[in-house]
Amino acid sequence: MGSSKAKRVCIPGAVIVGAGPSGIATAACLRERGVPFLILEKESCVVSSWKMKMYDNLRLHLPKQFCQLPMVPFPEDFPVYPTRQQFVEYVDEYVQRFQIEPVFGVEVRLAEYDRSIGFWKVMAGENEIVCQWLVIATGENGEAVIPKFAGMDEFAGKVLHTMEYMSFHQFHGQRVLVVGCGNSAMEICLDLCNNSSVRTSMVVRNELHILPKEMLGRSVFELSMWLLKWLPIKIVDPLILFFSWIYLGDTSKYGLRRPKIGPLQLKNTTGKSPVLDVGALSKIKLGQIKIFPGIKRLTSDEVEFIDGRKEEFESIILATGYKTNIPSWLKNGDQFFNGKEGFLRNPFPNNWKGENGIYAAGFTKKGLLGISIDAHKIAQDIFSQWDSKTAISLLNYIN
Ligand SMILES: NC(=O)C1=CN([C@@H]2O[C@H](COP(=O)(O)OP(=O)(O)OC[C@H]3O[C@@H](n4cnc5c(N)ncnc54)[C@H](OP(=O)(O)O)[C@@H]3O)[C@@H](O)[C@H]2O)C=CC1
Ligand SMILES: O=C(O)C(=O)Cc1c[nH]c2ccccc12
Repeated sequence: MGSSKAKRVCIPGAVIVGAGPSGIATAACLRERGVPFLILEKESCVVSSWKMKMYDNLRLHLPKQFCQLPMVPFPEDFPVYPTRQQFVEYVDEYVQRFQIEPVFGVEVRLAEYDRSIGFWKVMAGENEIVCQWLVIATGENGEAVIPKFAGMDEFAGKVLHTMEYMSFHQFHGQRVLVVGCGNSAMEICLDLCNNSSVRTSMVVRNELHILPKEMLGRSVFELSMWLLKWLPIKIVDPLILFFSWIYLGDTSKYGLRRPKIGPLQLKNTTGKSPVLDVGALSKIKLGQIKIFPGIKRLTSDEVEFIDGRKEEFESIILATGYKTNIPSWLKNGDQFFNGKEGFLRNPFPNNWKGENGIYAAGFTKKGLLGISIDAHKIAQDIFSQWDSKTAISLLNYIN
């Protein structure tokens, strides 16, 4: 009995931080190999972002075969691009099947490797959890990126982040400004256009790559991955851009200029996702989504843009992206930031395995597909070191 309130719990296996798709996928792969694990999840359910922070009309924008969790394909009767609700149903069945039962409502405050004992220590709630393997599965999108604009406090309308946007019903009769032009911004603008009483505008402050969701009858993701098997990225990028031009035309006419660097190279070097057009571009072409440049300041009812234009809005939706929360709980976790706000850089040489038994699950440039790849590799690597007898005897020793 120590004087501190902290209760020490030893896990003779892996501790997984986060019960999102990556945490669950890794857990399933460990379950298959008989390795014990404990999942810690700060929210009250699995895939909480999918259940609570995504809008009603969301669908996967990559085909289902690239988004499935390990060992269990999506049901045959699901469409090629499953809905958010279908994805959630699939995950709920998945966790039942593998008997994955995370500990909910427990936030990890600190995780650090204790060299003197050769174990990881994870501080969560009142507990100190000791384990040999630590799996980071908190995702790329743990926290909202909220920019600051001059006059933001004065603005009398509603300001919300995309994680609070559920459907166009909330915005009946309003003039709405969506800030940003990533996939969230484009899809929410399109959703707002489904409500004819909403007047929708979008802030595009920089260049972006917008690609058709499908080319030559294939998803652009699938086509890109296939081409990359045979050709270098220097050739694939121009090919993808050529087809984009055929399908979408010159988008710079509408204020959507392209970066000098190609879409796949940009994804690899900065993590920035290309925008896959699901219909917003035609609304932009029709003038139903009005494009504005960067924001200079807000007043009580207006937004002033850097080109001097001023417009009134009732609501502002910040579609300004997400960032990882790893630096807030992992000791030396700020090496996961590359300086640019929001972007996660994986410091591990092979992207999934670090030193002393730490792993990063789902740090992928391949959408949800990478989640499955990482989960198998991580579980196999842990399994290859796992020896139930030594694990338990070591833990008994430090107890
Ligand atoms: N259907 C699907 O499968 C969907 C998938 N996604 C995925 O989820 C992830 C997150 O996407 P998303 O939420 O769009 O976030 P992103 O980080 O991709 O996009 C953020 C956008 O906000 C802009 N931005 C940031 N700060 C400001 C600012 N101060 N002023 C103006 N603009 C700003 C960025 O522009 P800048 O370049 O200037 O920084 C960028 O256009 C992505 O991987 C995306 O592909 C998202 C939605 C739907
Ligand atoms: O889902 C995302 O956020 C993506 O960025 C998916 C994605 C990764 N690499 C790509 C290449 C072409 C089209 C989409 C993607």
